[in-house]
Amino acid sequence: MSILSVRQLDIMGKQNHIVKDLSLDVQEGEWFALVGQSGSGKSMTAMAICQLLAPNLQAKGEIWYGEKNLLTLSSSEIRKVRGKRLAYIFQDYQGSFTPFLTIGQHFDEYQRTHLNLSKKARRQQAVDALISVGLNEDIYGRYPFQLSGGQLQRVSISMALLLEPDILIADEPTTALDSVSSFKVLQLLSKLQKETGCAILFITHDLRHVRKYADRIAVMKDGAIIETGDKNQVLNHPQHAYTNELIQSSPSLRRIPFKLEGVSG
Ligand SMILES: Nc1ncnc2c1ncn2[C@@H]1O[C@H](COP(=O)(O)OP(=O)(O)OP(=O)(O)O)[C@@H](O)[C@H]1O
Repeated sequence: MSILSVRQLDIMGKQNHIVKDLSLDVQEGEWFALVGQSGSGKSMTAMAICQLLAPNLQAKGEIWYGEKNLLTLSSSEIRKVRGKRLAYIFQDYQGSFTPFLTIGQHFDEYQRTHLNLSKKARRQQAVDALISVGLNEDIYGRYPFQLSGGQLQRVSISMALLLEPDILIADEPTTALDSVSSFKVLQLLSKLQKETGCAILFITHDLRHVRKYADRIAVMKDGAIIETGDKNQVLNHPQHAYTNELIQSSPSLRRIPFKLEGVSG
């Protein structure tokens, strides 16, 4: 069953038509990859779904989440959906953290917005979430600048999954990480997805990740989806010359350190 349906989405700036007549469906519990070169409109699609587009951009079309067309919700209604049922993590995880607040304070702010829990219960829930992504309890009291990129991105994931969303939008979550940290973050996402059953809309230009984790793929070029289907179908039998080009230009799969285990560190 479809959990998110985007129908005929157009995103326009004053001078440019960024996303053109885009339709896609994310099924319950699946890992759906949106791939394409830099500038093809992947992030703007994610931003439109989360209703976080810059004010100079306008989105038209329909974005159905259950019975709700997200594009028609008021900002207070969308805030209720965003974060709770529909969570997101972005490549710029540094920008998601306020430098003078501890990780615990970030959790607390988030929990107080969405949950009605005592202070003690909030702390326990946050610590459990940190432990679930392979981090230690002491991270709770630390400031963002005291953590590595991989640790911070894992904190983002633990916060995004805290409220057990139905869908997680992950926009190039490993772009700013080294290859070992990327590998661990993706392994973690895959593990948590299996545990929680949430769907993932995964945005990337790295086909190696797609080959390993995705169920289905949509390929974007110049703001439009040019090909979509089952991962193996698209990667092994691309119908579009551009998809073939993307596959040919992708680094070898052998470069992923498959043998690494665990998510700690
Ligand atoms: N606020 C804005 N106003 C006008 N155009 C914008 C704005 N933000 C982004 N764009 C343009 O939208 C296009 C698509 O950008 P987008 O970030 O979605 O690409 P992308 O496929 O996610 O690329 P990348 O993989 O590099 O993140 C780009 O040409 C970009 O310059």
